[in-house]
Amino acid sequence: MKENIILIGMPGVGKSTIGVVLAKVLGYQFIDTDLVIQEKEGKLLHEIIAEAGTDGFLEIEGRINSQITATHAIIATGGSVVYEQNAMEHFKEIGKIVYLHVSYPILEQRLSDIKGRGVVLKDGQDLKALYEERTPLYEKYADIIVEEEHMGVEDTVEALIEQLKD
Ligand SMILES: Nc1ncnc2c1ncn2[C@@H]1O[C@H](COP(=O)(O)OP(=O)(O)OP(=O)(O)O)[C@@H](O)[C@H]1O
Ligand SMILES: O=C(O)C1=C[C@@H](O)[C@@H](O)[C@H](O)C1
Ligand SMILES: [Mg+2]
Repeated sequence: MKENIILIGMPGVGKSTIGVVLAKVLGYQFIDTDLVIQEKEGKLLHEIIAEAGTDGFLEIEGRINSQITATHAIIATGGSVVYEQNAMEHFKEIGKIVYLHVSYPILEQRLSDIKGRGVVLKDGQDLKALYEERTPLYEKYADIIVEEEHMGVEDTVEALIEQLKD
């Protein structure tokens, strides 16, 4: 049953911001899997990453995302969930996967405005390398790609809803 909409994309692309607005417009429930992880683990994301390491965090993220059950929900995921094949296969089964895309220069600007969140970077990896590594994974799992270049939140939500009708 494809009753849910799952938002994927780089950190700062707007999965949480767009997700909550979309949920209001469509009358759906809203789930932010980052918050589910924090609640289940009883720790902040950056504390989990610091304690468990990036591999440990990915294992926890993959397990918790694979167990999300919902109907008629907008599910905003964490940017690193695409490394977890089990979680992505689960999402494919329960919903339509929407990849929110912005170009690297815009993303870099966005992330400089929203500091203080954990990002899963390997040793020596910078944001550009992370962007290049993840882009093919987001494209691989996406049912729909929404291009939000130079758009505000409301216009992005409108474009997403239009693409859902196709
Ligand atoms: N078109 C747009 N769509 C979504 N967010 C936008 C847009 N333009 C600017 N923003 C801003 O970009 C930021 C997106 O942050 P948000 O927390 O929603 O990202 P996220 O994808 O959930 O990141 P994370 O993976 O870290 O949870 C917000 O500050 C939002 O106001
Ligand atoms: O893109 C990432 O690497 C992450 C994004 C956040 O949403 C969290 O899921 C976590 O901090 C990792
Ligand atoms: Mg988010």
